[in-house]
Amino acid sequence: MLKIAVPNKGALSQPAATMLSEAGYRQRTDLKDLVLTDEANHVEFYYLRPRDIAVYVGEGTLDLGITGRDMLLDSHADAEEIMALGFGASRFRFASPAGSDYTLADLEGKRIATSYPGLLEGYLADRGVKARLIHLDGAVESSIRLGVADAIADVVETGTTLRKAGLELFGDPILHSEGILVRRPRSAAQIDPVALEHLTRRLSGVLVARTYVLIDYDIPESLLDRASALTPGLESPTISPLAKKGWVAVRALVPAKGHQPLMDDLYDLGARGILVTELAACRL
Ligand SMILES: Nc1ncnc2c1ncn2[C@@H]1O[C@H](COP(=O)(O)OP(=O)(O)OP(=O)(O)O)[C@@H](O)[C@H]1O
Ligand SMILES: O=P(O)(O)OC[C@H]1O[C@H](OP(=O)(O)OP(=O)(O)O)[C@H](O)[C@@H]1O
Ligand SMILES: [Mg+2]
Repeated sequence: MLKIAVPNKGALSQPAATMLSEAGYRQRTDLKDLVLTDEANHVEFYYLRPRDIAVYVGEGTLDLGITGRDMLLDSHADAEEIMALGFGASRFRFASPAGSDYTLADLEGKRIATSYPGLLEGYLADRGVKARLIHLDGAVESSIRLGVADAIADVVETGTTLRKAGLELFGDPILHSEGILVRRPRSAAQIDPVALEHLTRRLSGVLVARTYVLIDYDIPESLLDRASALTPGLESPTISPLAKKGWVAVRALVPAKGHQPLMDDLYDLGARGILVTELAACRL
């Protein structure tokens, strides 16, 4: 059995469970369940705090886990990122009171509040900035107003929380984070390679199915080269003959994002009967 850690709460919990369900794995229906065995797929899921997942996997107790890249780096655990999962995207950024116009160099000797001291420490050390880190559990945006910090380093998604706290971003993003799949160190006991490959292929299939759509259209054969250039597919488009003389049918995968303008371009070129279909699953 593969032992896989899944976030039990927080921003990554629901998207991780949804992705695993779409990949054909059983997921818990009761949020109080701590373990779920998926007999058919030979997998055991352990529902743990996202922050602890890299620790369990890094210690080699569990084979694999889903966590945030920021949490993996903050933990300094010996777990290894093997796949980005395309959900829970955020940036880890500095912020200070609006109008304060801070730069990275201004942080010298200042107090910086964060829930990710392990991540921040390394970043500041690499840039030769000495500051005092104030370790808080959450709601870090309130720390400046409450007088315990001069600046913060925190997770930003939409920026709404920052704005509400009267803060503004400064400096370059410290990290671009998202949900990731981590594995235990290669020095620990081996992970069943076949089981691991099945899991990663299934997850990649979900990612592709979410990112691409299938496009079908009919086009005069004389325009095929120009149409194929618009829809090159992943390998190459499938071309089938049509009963109508001089016409062919084309099928290709195209990025889901921007498929409407692509349909306009194909129509303008002379394509007709343009159909777009969502993918339920795929294995490339
Ligand atoms: N608003 C958000 N949008 C996207 N990802 C987020 C957001 N907030 C947190 N994350 C990501 O989710 C992961 C876990 O953060 P989360 O907030 O769920 O845990 P936590 O702060 O330890 O727990 P809690 O907020 O429940 O106390 C991190 O990788 C983080 O980058
Ligand atoms: O940019 P935004 O879209 O506003 O999202 C970012 C906020 O979301 C997270 O908070 P969470 O709800 O996890 O609370 P926490 O600070 O207590 O962890 C994060 O810590 C930020 O505060
Ligand atoms: Mg949080």
